[in-house]
Amino acid sequence: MLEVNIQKALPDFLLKVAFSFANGITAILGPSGAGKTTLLQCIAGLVSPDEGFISLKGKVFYCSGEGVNLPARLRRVGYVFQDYALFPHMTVKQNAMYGVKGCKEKRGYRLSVIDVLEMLKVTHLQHRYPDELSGGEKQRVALARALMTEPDILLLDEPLSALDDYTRKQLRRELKELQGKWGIPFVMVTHNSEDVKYLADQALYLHEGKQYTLGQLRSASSTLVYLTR
Ligand SMILES: Nc1ncnc2c1ncn2[C@@H]1O[C@H](COP(=O)(O)OP(=O)(O)OP(=O)(O)O)[C@@H](O)[C@H]1O
Repeated sequence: MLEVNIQKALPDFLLKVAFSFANGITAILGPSGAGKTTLLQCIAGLVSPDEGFISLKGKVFYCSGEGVNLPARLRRVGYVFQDYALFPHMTVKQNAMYGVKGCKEKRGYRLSVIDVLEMLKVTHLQHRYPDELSGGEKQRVALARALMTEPDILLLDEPLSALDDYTRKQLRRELKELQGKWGIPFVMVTHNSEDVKYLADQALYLHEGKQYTLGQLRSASSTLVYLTR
């Protein structure tokens, strides 16, 4: 269970959200500049809220009342950035291994990089560099890097936005399967109503920092299309 109840002043408005999500895939929707990325960054520990509370499965990430602000590296949060943020001078395998280096023994990681690359169908690309990959392949490598750290939650910032329609549909299916296999919550920012209809178990709509809950999405597709346009 992810619990978030935070406030953060942004230049033009106050981001103020309070929700709790069980397992499954949660979509965060809303127009450009609504505060979606900032919300993900607060969960990941890359940005601090001004006040409030964030916890995952009872582990407190942030609590202004008690002065807790767990550093990002201790939160076990996987983050797939909007532009994938792969390291250009590292191969696919080195990119995938990046988050694991140095702390594998200490934190008892069990995953083999080859298994993860295999699962994401990029083993044959392991010696290539990011500029030798297609958009869909980069996305898979970014996912592999996030999963290699064995996160307790995966945050995805518009993971499918740079992809053509065919690849988008394929990766959408794979993300759904991956979430089922992995069994950790995924929180995904998207602008695409098809992504939401197909992938999301629940959704949160943000507009100028305020939240609107859409409830069960599959029965509300017309509202959803309206909201995401
Ligand atoms: N580092 C920053 N410094 C100052 N203002 C920022 C910073 N990052 C974001 N903002 C502002 O905070 C607001 C929310 O930004 P955020 O990136 O969270 O929106 P978003 O909903 O993810 O947008 P998009 O869909 O375009 O990615 C925007 O008005 C943005 O200009």
